[in-house]
Amino acid sequence: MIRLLLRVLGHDYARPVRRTIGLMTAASVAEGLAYALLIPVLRALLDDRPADARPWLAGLGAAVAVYAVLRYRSDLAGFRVGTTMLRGMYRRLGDQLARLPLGWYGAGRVGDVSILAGRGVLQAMSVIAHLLAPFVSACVTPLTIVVILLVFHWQLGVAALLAAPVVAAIQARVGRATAAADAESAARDRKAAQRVVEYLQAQPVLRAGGRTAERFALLDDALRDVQLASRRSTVLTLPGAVGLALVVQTMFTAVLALGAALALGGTIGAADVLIALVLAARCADPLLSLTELGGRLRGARTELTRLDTILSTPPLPEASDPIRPDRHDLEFVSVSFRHGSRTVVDDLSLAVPEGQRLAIVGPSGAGKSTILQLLARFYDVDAGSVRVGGVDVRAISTEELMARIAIVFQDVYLFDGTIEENVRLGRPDADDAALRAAAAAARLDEVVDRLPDGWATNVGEGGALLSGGERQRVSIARALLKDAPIVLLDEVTSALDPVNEAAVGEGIERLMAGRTVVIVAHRMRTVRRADRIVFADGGRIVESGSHEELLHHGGRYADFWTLSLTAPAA
Ligand SMILES: Nc1ncnc2c1ncn2[C@@H]1O[C@H](COP(=O)(O)OP(=O)(O)OP(=O)(O)O)[C@@H](O)[C@H]1O
Repeated sequence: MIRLLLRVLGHDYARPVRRTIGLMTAASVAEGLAYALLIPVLRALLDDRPADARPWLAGLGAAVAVYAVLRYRSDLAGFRVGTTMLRGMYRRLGDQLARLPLGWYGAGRVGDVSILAGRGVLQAMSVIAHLLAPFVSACVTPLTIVVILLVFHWQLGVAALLAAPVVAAIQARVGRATAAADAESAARDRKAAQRVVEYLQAQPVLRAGGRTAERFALLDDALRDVQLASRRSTVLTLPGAVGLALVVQTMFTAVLALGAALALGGTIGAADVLIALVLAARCADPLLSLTELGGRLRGARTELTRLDTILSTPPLPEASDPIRPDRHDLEFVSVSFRHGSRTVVDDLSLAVPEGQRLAIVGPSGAGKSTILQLLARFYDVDAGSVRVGGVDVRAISTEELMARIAIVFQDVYLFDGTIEENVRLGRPDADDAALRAAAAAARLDEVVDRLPDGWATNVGEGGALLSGGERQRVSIARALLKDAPIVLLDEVTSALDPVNEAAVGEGIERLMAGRTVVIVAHRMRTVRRADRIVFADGGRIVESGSHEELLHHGGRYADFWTLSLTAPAA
């Protein structure tokens, strides 16, 4: 567990963690010692030798004082290390999320990671802040008491010690028996949390479609699953809890019976039996708490394992000796790419000369967006090569590649900040004149003028306070400000109102001017203006040429064109 914790946190934390565990162990030993010193104290008092009790009482007082100091320091250290780790953990997770290939952020991932980053990290970090001290105390304090009991009365000590392997075996068995149920319970928990997020986010769609009850039923099912899984997990821990209670009671009875027998045989006095019972009772409480602590530690372990999986996911390899391309023509050379076992791009070759526009059209699922993603190296190809300026994208540093490419996606994501902050993301050091020029070219200036706080208007989470067309304009302005030589565009499919439609179209035209462009095109006007058009299907290019050539050819593109003439957006 500690090894897993350190792997997740990074070995910078090894020293403070070990020191904290050392302090916790020392505090527990001191606690055990304090209890064990009751033996000579009580023995002297019950044997009517109060003077003999004095040095032991002083020792007891010292042990209690040492225990109090160590407990305070270990609790403080646990809390401090826990909170420092929490910050460190968020930083590590943040760094790793920034290095993971963009393709990693697939369906379900965002919800999953946000739940992990919230509840999961806290639960994992609670190990050191809250769980470890009681766990160490529950193990070490009884062991110390038993060891001292061994010194004073080896027979009673052996009787108590016999419980130790049985307690350890029960703990291990409960852990094994509940591992699958715990994992299932955690998975159901995550599923339910995702359903809650989905249910909340999808309210407008659900209400418009009159599907609120139906979707709530799904959420309800997920919550019932959580309940069932958690009940199953609890039921599976019951034999362990009962077994542990039995072992502890048996130990107690064995110590009592053995003590009585020894006292009757005259080996020890009645006072010693009483003392042994007091100590055995003191061992019982922490041992019994092991069941609950074990369950919580296992829960934290599940979250740590999930964190470890993310942290050990390799980012796309960076070239050790990166090359800077000095041109911006684009090329796919016999590229194949799979999502799992499914081939999405199949032995595809194409070239876009510098400064030209390539439009990709084709049916849904043809692999059009994937072609854009491979150009921006969201994923690495399985075969072949994607080249920018004749250089394989794998040989270009990610930073350099990203600096050369501006991407405008269909789904624009805006950060919860001002319009200005959102546009400046394109080039944070841009001066005001460049910002205004980009805004004017994207016709965002009209939007800014209309808004009450102008550039300082907050766009809300995900840009929710702006319309779809306005968000598009922000995203185009952002790309214009970036002023990258390559532009990758996934044209918006949803219909915009005529004003936004014209503004977005104009903005896109300006963005494309003089740059090397690959556009997944849906508006026939955009397609027509491309230097070359490829018609993709099944991850392959089935037709390629200019608009006129392809119409003349009378194939798939010609059909597509004819069909689009009836669509209003064409
Ligand atoms: N992360 C993913 N995991 C698995 N399959 C995926 C993933 N992303 C895309 N696919 C699949 O790859 C295929 C190509 O997807 P892509 O988005 O490139 O198609 P497209 O031509 O852009 O479609 P559309 O026009 O509908 O956006 C689709 O069948 C899609 O289901």
